[in-house]
Formats: sequence, C-alpha cells, structure tokens
Amino acid sequence: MAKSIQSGNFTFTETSIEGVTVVDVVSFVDERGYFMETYKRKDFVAGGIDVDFIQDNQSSSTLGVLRGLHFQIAHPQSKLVRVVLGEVFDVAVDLRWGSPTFGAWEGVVLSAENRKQLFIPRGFAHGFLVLSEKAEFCYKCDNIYYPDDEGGIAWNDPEIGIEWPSFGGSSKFDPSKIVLSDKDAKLPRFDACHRYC
Ligand SMILES: Cc1cn([C@H]2C[C@H](O)[C@@H](COP(=O)(O)OP(=O)(O)O[C@H]3O[C@H](C)C(=O)[C@H](O)[C@H]3O)O2)c(=O)[nH]c1=O
Repeated sequence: MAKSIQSGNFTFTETSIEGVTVVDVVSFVDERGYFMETYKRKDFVAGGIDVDFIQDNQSSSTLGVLRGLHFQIAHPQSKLVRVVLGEVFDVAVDLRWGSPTFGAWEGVVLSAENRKQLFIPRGFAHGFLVLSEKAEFCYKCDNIYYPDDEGGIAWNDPEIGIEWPSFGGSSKFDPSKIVLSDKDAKLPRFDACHRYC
C-alpha cells in the first residue's frame, strides 16, 4: 500500500520510484464551477517536496504528440507537472546513478478532469504522450532552462520499455500515429545517454 501524506488541500502519494510523487488536490465545486489551490509551499514541504521552484512553463499539444524524453545534464530540474486541458500519459525515468530503480519508469495519466499533479525530482528524464484532441500542460521547475545543456533518450528505447497507452480510438498503442519533434526523433538510446553521477 503506497504511503500517503495529507497536508491542507493536498495529498501526496509515493509511487514505485522513490521521490516520484502523485499529488491529489481538493477542488471546491459550486454552481459557478470550481476553485483549487494548485501549489502551497508549506503543504508541499509537509508532503516531502521541499523545492524552490523558479520557472513556470506551459505547452500546448495535439493528439498523439509525444514530447520527450528530456532532461538537463549539468543543471538538472525537478518538475511539478499538471494538465489544465485534455489528458496526457506522463512518464518519468530514473537516471540517478546508484538508484535501486535506475532505468525504471513510472507513468501516470494526468488530466484536466482528474486534476492530479506529478512531482518528478532532479535526476529523471521526463516526457508525455497526449491522449486527447488537445492538451495544455503546465509545470514548475526548480532550475532554469539551459539550451546547451539538454539531454534526451529515445521514447521507445527497449531497455526502458515504456508501455505507452493507446490513443485516438485505437485498441492498442500505434507508434505510427505519434507526432515527434525532429529533435526528439533523433534522441539516443538509453545506453548512450548521460548518467547523473
Ligand atoms: C524547455 C524550454 C524550451 N524553450 C524553448 C526552446 C525551443 O525554442 C522551444 C521548444 O522547446 P522544446 O521543443 O524543447 O519543448 P518541449 O519538447 O516541450 O520540451 C520540454 O518537454 C519535456 C516534456 C520537458 O520535461 C522539458 O521541460 C522540456 O524539454 O521552447 C524555452 O525557451 N525554455 C524552456 O524551458
């Protein structure tokens, strides 16, 4: 049974990989719609996430877009990710040298409907696959972007073996339907990528 910590309007639940944490948030629903706190430092610290986020990002993607798997080498970032429109399958891969789960992956469905967040510590590769017609993806980072420091791993590396879900009405995942940037289409295999020492 995964350990959960509740603080304020947040519940923090560990996953199979140490540090990768699902965050559930209380929504206050009324006849107008809903309100929810999306981040509160003191509750996150109580939940074991004591991080100074210094950059917010947002990206918009259409069905079948797969962004990743990315990381920064000398300037690693932890990320707090969520979806404000649509649905994605979000994946973190453990690159922490010496970690008992080195090379393991964790995947979580994040959506505007489930309002879940995922915290990914430094030392991970990160990516997501869009499962809805459109997805707006928002996230906090605790380190800024260094364009010359980007690393990456091929989304379909067999050594990692991410089980990407089906999308777009297909009964099973169809790799011919994903949309990759030129950069992501050329990312190296896991065994050729950087290791966090
Ligand atoms: C990440 C980033 C990008 N950019 C610029 C660089 C490019 O001109 C443009 C698109 O960048 P990129 O194609 O790397 O965007 P994504 O494919 O969404 O990359 C992100 O996707 C995965 C899922 C991540 O976790 C990372 O945050 C990040 O690597 O935005 C910036 O100006 N600042 C930034 O912080």
